[in-house]
Amino acid sequence: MTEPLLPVFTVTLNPGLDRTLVVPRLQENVVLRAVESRLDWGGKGFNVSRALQALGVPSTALGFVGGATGQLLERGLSGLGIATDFVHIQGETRTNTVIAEAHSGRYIKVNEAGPTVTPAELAGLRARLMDLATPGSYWVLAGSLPPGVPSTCYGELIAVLRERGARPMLDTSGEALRLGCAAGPFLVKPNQEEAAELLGRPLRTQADRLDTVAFFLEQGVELVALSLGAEGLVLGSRSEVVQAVPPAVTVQTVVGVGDALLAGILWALVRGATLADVARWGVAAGTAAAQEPGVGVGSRASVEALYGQVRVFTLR
Ligand SMILES: Nc1ncnc2c1ncn2[C@@H]1O[C@H](COP(=O)(O)OP(=O)(O)O)[C@@H](O)[C@H]1O
Ligand SMILES: O=P(O)(O)OC[C@H]1O[C@](O)(COP(=O)(O)O)[C@@H](O)[C@@H]1O
Repeated sequence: MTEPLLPVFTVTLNPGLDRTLVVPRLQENVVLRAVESRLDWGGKGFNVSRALQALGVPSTALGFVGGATGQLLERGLSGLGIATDFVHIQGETRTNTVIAEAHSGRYIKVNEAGPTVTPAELAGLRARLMDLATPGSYWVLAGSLPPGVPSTCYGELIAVLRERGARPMLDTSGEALRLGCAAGPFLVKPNQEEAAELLGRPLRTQADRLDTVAFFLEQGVELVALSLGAEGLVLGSRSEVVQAVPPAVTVQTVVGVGDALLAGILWALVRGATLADVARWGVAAGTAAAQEPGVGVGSRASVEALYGQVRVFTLR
């Protein structure tokens, strides 16, 4: 498989150090002793960059980093061979914590709000985007917005990227997702809860999932990736909607698997795969990550091994 011809950028406005502590049993009101602990260089866009790197696809990670935690993230990503082009901010980058129970898949996750970003720092990031966006380049805009960044931000960045002929891919939630979608990103990746919140109703049936795809397509989105956890992915364009379903696997943690899914989708897209194959590679990458501890990403070998076990069928 070849390197992508078009550059890939990931933008993480609210990155964080992901600390995972594994305990024998989750309990309240007692001191829990960790039997394992690990750090991952996290935030959704950075996770996509790490998963792409594992697949052999270079990307440049953009975002805000600050303080000692920001330095750790920057060094950590560089150590993995990932190019970075950060805006350095006054505030301290956050740390998000997962306390995971060994062998059960149960966990507690607490995400900090993140540092406040000033208008000047935000303008610095927008300027980087304007410099780097080239026609056809892929841009992953992912995660929550830190304090100080308005919910209109993704929509504005998507408009800037679209004007330059780039392909923005959006993975966020709530108001930021609603306003971002209205700007017509190339791709959007909600999970079921995020989509249900936006549509204002639960997604129970396949018809609900097809309605969800239609809802996003109507806003000018070209590809809708509705992720369904263990049920895989519904991937839809104007001409076709498919579902890809993973095999049953032993799951370690599901934190970050949506980001690995997005990396798999991107990997297949840059290589010109069909919609069904894009869905298949995406699910293979997401499921490979689910088998890893912490916010880990699957190796290329594990993604390729799973690819053959993903079932794909046409919904429309
Ligand atoms: N229990 C699971 N078993 C196998 N694969 C899973 C499981 N949960 C998630 N995945 C994989 O990760 C992908 C993304 O999962 P999902 O939970 O929908 O994303 P998000 O992390 O964005 O909420 C799925 O499409 C699938 O490939
Ligand atoms: O499970 P997902 O949605 O793929 O993302 C996991 C990543 O998102 C985070 O939970 C942060 O999420 P937010 O940006 O939405 O606060 C990180 O801790 C983790 O790296």
